Amino acid sequence: MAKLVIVSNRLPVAVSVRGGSVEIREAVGGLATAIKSFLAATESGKTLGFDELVWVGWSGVKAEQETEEVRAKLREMGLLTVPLTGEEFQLFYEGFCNSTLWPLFHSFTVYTVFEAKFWESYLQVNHKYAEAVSAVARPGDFVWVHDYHLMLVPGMLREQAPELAVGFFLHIPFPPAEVYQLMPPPWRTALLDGLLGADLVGFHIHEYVNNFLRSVSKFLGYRTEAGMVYAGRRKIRVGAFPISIDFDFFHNSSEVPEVERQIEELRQRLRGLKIVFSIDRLDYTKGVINRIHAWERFLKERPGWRGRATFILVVVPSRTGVPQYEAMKREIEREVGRINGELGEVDWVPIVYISRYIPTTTLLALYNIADVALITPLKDGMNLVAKEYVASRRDCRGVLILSETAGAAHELVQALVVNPNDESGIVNAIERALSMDPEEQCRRIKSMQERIRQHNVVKWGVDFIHALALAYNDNLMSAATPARILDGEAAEEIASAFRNSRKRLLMLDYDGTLVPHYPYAYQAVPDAELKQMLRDLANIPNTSVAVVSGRPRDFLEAWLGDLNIYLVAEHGAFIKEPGGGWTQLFPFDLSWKPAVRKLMEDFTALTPGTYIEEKEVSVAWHYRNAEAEVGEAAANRLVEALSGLLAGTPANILRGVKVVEVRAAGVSKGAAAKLLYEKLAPDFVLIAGDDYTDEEMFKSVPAAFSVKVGRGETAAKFMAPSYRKVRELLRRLIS
Ligand SMILES: O=P(O)(O)OC[C@H]1O[C@H](O[C@H]2O[C@H](CO)[C@@H](O)[C@H](O)[C@H]2O)[C@H](O)[C@@H](O)[C@@H]1O
Ligand SMILES: O=c1ccn([C@@H]2O[C@H](COP(=O)(O)OP(=O)(O)O)[C@@H](O)[C@H]2O)c(=O)[nH]1
Ligand SMILES: [Mg+2]
Repeated sequence: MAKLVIVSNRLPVAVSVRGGSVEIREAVGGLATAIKSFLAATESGKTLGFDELVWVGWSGVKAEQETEEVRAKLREMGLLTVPLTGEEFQLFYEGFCNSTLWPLFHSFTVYTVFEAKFWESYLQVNHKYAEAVSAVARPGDFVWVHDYHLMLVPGMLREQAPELAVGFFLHIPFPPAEVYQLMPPPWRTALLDGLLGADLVGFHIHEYVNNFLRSVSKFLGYRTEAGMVYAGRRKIRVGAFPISIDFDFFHNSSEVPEVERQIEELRQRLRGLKIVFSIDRLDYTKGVINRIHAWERFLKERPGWRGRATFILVVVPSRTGVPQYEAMKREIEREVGRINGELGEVDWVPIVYISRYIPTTTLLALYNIADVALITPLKDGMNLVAKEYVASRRDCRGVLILSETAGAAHELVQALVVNPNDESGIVNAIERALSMDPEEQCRRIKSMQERIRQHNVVKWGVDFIHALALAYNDNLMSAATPARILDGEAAEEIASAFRNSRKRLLMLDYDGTLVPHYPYAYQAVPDAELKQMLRDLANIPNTSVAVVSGRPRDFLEAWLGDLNIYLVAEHGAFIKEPGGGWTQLFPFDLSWKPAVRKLMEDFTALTPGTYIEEKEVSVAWHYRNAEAEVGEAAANRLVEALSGLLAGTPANILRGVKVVEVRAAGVSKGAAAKLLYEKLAPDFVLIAGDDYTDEEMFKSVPAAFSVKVGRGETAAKFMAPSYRKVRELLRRLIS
């Protein structure tokens, strides 16, 4: 049985120590709320097969105040604390977390502070967390690390305890690569490497997934495709898991007696006033000032609503030690005061401002009576308040106004979606919301409720854990079945199978496999020894030899055309039978070629030592002769530019060893290998190759003896250090 270890900066409780007495209450913020609901619904992970749960995190008080009494109380609740000293609180929490990562990841670049001592502390605290986890986790346990505070933890765990299943979920946006780029290079690569220590990395929405994948390929140069990062021998899955809420809890809230009582009381006290409502942690990302100004403009432009509607603005204090938060609090107070002073009446205030934590029952009552929820963050990872408001409306009333820049807007599409900077757009939305007829309100609320009911917080957690199990098993398997070194013993095994078979097929890649890589492709011509060897192999009875290459057919024809072997050109686009002529295996659409060539020409002009090789169904850009780092960086940029250029066209981008190639869609060495295999029906198959495209061959004939030349992740059964070992093996087959 396995344990589930949740790791987050903040535990689901907020501890406060006042004059010796310890108070423990629920923590505010989406992360704690969501994980708590998930754990409650799965009986602390039991229904998912975990027999124990540990939650590792910070108690919210400084280490100096975290007495044994506090720790013991929390331990009873299954909470393991990681103490933060006063200095760490400043440099790690207020510093790197909330003055560097938080603003940058929300694209508030001008608020972002880059301080070496913040970074040092971040490293140190992440170590503390990793140590705390290592102390409780055993091989096979599942560790789920949360949020931007702990991005280095997965990497550290991978080093300390490689046999753990590690998942990471980011609760805030991942910014576009151009924004992420503002981070000093050593930090930005360390953070990405840290995340890639996980088996699975999750985000709220696809936009953040794509941003992340772009950064990974841009700054680390790893191959990324279809929600997967290939980092050496490991594969990291990356996906969207939109966080959610305990739908039933909110949907049933109006029937809880205490909530019912408060609803009644509020209704009486508000005497038929229309209520516009919002609640947020105090945070510049939440767009509170914009919202206040939009409300002011609404009241000024639509004076008929004065005295008939009021705005209940709840702002819960948060991160008060960070300067921007302090400044923002003062600004809100000033603006609310000014507007109430300017527009208020003896019996009506434009804005009811509450600046403190409000108990859950009061929050639920407010959700239930608010005619409009006005949720206008400038940027928000998800925003659970929006989902909670919608779910609460059992009466099928209420209108949600929601920023398009909140993650929640990707799901709550029946909200009145606004841009938080478009003041007049918000004014119109408020007017429309306040006047919306009950049928339309109900129609919109209903479909949003359906979405949240199905995609509730339990689904979020269960989907994540299931995806983590898959990702973990994948990596376990590739670690358990690593390719064997092609040593003497392995070579003899292959040779003996060769001798004992009746019909044999050898499919051999050319460059890097039969000959070394040369600075220029045209230099890699076959030597006399190689030609003799291929001839000898083809002369063995019942033995077919195929050279399966990315080379164009005229090259293969010129240098190998006289041999009695199969030739496959351009990664499987053309095939030639021994002694026969060439046939094309697919029809090709090559309309993308001129644009690709033009783009590659630009890159060639900018990157000394690179050159273009144009073939019939593909164009290749070689950077083998460029300075290593410059070449890789240029290749990353080229791949990025090509991805944009080729979206939706019938062409694929291939990132090979020191080459970026674009070829017509559908062409693959794998398809060609399969064709030969099925046509000849051999009982012995040997496949050798050195590049990504050769992996397609290895996979397409699982029964084959497959040999990968060089290092790196592979589906092949054997690994050889260089083309020389392949030749050695072939000589052994001949003798
Ligand atoms: O721990 P604090 O510094 O007091 O801040 C509270 C939490 O704020 C952030 O919440 C995010 O998570 C929500 C749920 O996934 C999401 O809806 C919201 O958009 C995010 O801002 C932060 O990510 C948490 O780590 C904090 O605990
Ligand atoms: O006084 C309050 C204010 C907020 N919340 C909860 O805090 C969470 C806020 O999450 P959200 O994702 O909207 O924003 P975050 O603060 O995480 O950025 C929601 O579940 C709210 O119900 C609460 O319980 N009491
Ligand atoms: Mg090759």
